[in-house]
Amino acid sequence: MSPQSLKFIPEPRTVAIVGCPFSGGQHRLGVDEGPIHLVNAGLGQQLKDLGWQVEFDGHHQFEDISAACQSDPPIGKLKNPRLVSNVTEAVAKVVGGHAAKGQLPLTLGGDHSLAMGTIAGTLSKHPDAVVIWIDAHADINTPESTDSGNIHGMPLAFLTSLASSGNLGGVVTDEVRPFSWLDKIHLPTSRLAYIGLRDVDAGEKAVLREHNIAAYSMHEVDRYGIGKVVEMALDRVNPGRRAPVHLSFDVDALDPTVAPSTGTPVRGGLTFREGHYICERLFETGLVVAVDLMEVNPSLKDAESVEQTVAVGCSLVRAALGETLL
Ligand SMILES: NC(=[NH2+])NCCC[C@H](N)C(=O)O
Ligand SMILES: [Mn+2]
Ligand SMILES: [Mn+2]
Repeated sequence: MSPQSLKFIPEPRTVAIVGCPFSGGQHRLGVDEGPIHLVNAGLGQQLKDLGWQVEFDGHHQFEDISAACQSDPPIGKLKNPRLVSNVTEAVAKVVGGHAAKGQLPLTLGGDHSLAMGTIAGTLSKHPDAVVIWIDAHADINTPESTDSGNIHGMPLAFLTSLASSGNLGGVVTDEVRPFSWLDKIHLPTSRLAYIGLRDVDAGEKAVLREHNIAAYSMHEVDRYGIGKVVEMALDRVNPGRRAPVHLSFDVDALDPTVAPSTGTPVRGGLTFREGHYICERLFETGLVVAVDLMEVNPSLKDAESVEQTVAVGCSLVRAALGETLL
């Protein structure tokens, strides 16, 4: 079932692990430890065992950016706007740099605001890429619609230009407006598909409907089965199966019994196999150009839950990079 070759990744295939210990897009401490646990669990070696060349130059700590953003008062409802903007801009450069070299960037979060960086990086090399977003949440709140002010609930609004630096919902006197670097990035809503949704805010539901976004909630997973749902999602955003695919996987898409250690768990999620099936099938298309694994928080729940969540994170990544059952 493995493709002979990956359409956009030259041989010898190289995966670049981009560790992003970052938690500024939400309020719970600890999600910044996610990438460290995933790497310490042996993810790099596991990917070598699958035949990948693995490049890993340490975790990106963003120390200078944090130092420069000591004072980061909210803008409108947005929390840590300067920090999140500057970190995601840096991530975009790192991910884009790996993609430019023909490598497959694997970004380990950290919170899901990081996807502004990873997807912008992917689009710099593959302007026609589509995004498959696996999540309990839609993460498409705008600065107006957000209740929490947490930017990890908004990355797709900025990426799709529903939000921009000109409408952050507050007066901005900064020399450089936060998120202005993203104003030139545009992911059309027609190139975004969701699987696993079950906790979508009212404003987000309106956006999904208004823009006719390919959104498959747990209801559709129950109704059609995961095999059908993945094909339906691909048919919507990648009908000819020719466009590069960026997979952004929020571990909270999985049921909390499967992945307990995450900041915003929602019951009724994907089973272990459903999550893995999505990854396996996307790899099988040969079209994957980038993978994100986000929101693993090793400071939540007991040691056994943490170990379980980290192990499931590693195994999702292996599935997305070609591990097969037979
Ligand atoms: N990446 C995530 N886990 N996002 C959760 C977002 C939750 C909620 N919709 C919010 O805007 O705050
Ligand atoms: Mn989520
Ligand atoms: Mn998310």
